[in-house]
Amino acid sequence: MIRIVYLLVRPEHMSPEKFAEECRVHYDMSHDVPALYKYEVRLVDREPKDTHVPYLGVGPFDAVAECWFESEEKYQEYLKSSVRKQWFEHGKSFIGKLKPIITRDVH
Ligand SMILES: C[C@]1(CC(=O)O)C=CC(=O)O1
Repeated sequence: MIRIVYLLVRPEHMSPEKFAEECRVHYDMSHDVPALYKYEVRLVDREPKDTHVPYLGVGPFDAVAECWFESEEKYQEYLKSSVRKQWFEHGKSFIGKLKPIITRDVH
């Protein structure tokens, strides 16, 4: 499984409430995106700094999202999809900054 994690920052001009509303819209739209096995988006509730190892001072972030793809072929199908391109256009309307992190399984 290919999983891409995203750190999202809302646009400076957008309220947290509006950002949350757009995240819900984005999640609903994700169900129509071909070859996207699963999509999740979660709002950041808080970012504690009292870590037991040295703290990584990045952010703040407003949401964390993740996409799952069953294979590289499915990921390529997703990238080619016009529905996915429309979905990304909605993303442009409510995501101020984005950091994608492509992950792989430990095992
Ligand atoms: C997968 C994607 C696509 C986009 O930028 O709208 C990236 C982050 C997110 O929440 O959705």
